[in-house]
Amino acid sequence: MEKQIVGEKAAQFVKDGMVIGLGTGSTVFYTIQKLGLLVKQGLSIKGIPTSFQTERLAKENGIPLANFHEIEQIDIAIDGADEVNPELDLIKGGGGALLREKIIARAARTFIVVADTSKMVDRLGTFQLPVEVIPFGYEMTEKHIRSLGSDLHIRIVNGQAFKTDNGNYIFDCNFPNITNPKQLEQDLNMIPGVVENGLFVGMADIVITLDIEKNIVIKKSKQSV
Ligand SMILES: O=C[C@H](O)[C@H](O)[C@H](O)COP(=O)(O)O
Repeated sequence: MEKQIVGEKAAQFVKDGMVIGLGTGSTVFYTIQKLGLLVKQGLSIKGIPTSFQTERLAKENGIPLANFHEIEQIDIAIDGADEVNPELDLIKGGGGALLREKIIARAARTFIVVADTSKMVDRLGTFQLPVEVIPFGYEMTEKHIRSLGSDLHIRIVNGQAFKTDNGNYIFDCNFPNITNPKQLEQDLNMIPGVVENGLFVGMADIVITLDIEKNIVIKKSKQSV
């Protein structure tokens, strides 16, 4: 299974004594399981989770966790993605964890992305872009996002507006064919009420994926080589 192969591969980058940002989702699930096994075998690490879901998973797998004030730096953050383009820019947030994920990815010295082949795209935008907004005045925020050219809807789960771990809403925004991800990332974040969006531009250092023959491929970004 592709997610398991790329997820487990990322664990090889983790060394004794490191602080690891633990991403959210069904791919990094396998990284966390693998790290749990390595911890049982004696690996000493501390994890910083990007969501309550990941916090629970890390605890179940015996990975010691740390708070921000207890650490000096995050050595590596490992996370999944919903789309990855050839420049290794990403859309993330399918699980609604994008804000904490971006804080931790930005804080990490190295950001590693684990992505099965279905995530690799020529251009970002087929996957609807998640945008986290505060509940206050979200109807106004919606209008401003629409004015950037997007059709959008508030994310509904189990018949109710989905709330992130930060108590915010998610708008899933239709921006097909994103030609300038950096510009769009900045334009969205300029709108009052937008907390963060799921474009991660120029952040990934390494993407672990597979080629068409299902061999593991490690792509490195320009800034990391
Ligand atoms: O909010 C969720 C995260 O950004 C995930 O990393 C992303 O949605 C990919 O998740 P998965 O590995 O389950 O496809």
